[in-house]
Amino acid sequence: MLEVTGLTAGYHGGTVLHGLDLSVPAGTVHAVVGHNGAGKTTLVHSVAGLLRPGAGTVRLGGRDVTGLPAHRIARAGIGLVPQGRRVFAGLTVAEHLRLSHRPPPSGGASRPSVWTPARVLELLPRLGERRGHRGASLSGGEQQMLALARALLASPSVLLLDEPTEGLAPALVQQVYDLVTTLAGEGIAVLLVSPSPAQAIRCADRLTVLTSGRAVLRSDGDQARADPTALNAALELAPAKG
Ligand SMILES: Nc1ncnc2c1ncn2[C@@H]1O[C@H](COP(=O)(O)OP(=O)(O)OP(=O)(O)O)[C@@H](O)[C@H]1O
Repeated sequence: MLEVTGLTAGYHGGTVLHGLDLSVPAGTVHAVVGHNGAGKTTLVHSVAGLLRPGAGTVRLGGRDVTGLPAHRIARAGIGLVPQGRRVFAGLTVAEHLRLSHRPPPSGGASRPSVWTPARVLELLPRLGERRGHRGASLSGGEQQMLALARALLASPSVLLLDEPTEGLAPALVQQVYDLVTTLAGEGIAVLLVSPSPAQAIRCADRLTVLTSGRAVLRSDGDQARADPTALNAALELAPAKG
């Protein structure tokens, strides 16, 4: 569903991503793991159209969307849950949901599942309880749910999650990974970036370790769960606990 080939990107003439290849079939989770500064957000922004790649291609369901502006990439079916959530401090949960609801364009490629505010609230009931609360008064976990809800309301085929568990309590971290698994089960292709291999292996079907903008290890999720040694060695970490 999402296919990234030879992706090269950077800032002010410098290169951060060096010819990255990865693919995310529909209904699967591909986790990209790397230390701070490895280029994870650069990857996500390049796919989402927030950063123009210097070379390479991004294909969505076979369609080349490389270099399209972000709003066209979003309409094509790539949803972004940005690092830091970026919810609007002064808008209520209900207002976020209303403003984010974008039924898929008619005549476009079909979407794995179509989301309405009511359906999003079934998946994320806490948001219903906080419906009248403004973004600024939500907890970190609630803001993360709202950021996810916002992306889902465009009924994406591909979901880009940039460090979705950053700063969350352990119980919420598990909830987020359970949600990711549920969404992949709906047929969405999920590209998740995280600095934590121990977290990423919880839900990943495929993993890529990114070091200085290069894929230094690719692994099957089951293989990494059975024996994370290679994954951790690639990241120069101690074996993951738990
Ligand atoms: N807007 C920018 N202008 C210039 N350099 C940038 C910009 N954004 C990121 N960089 C640089 O690109 C490199 C990769 O950054 P990126 O944010 O992609 O890493 P990351 O893996 O997402 O890190 P983190 O886990 O800290 O979010 C870093 O050296 C960073 O300083």
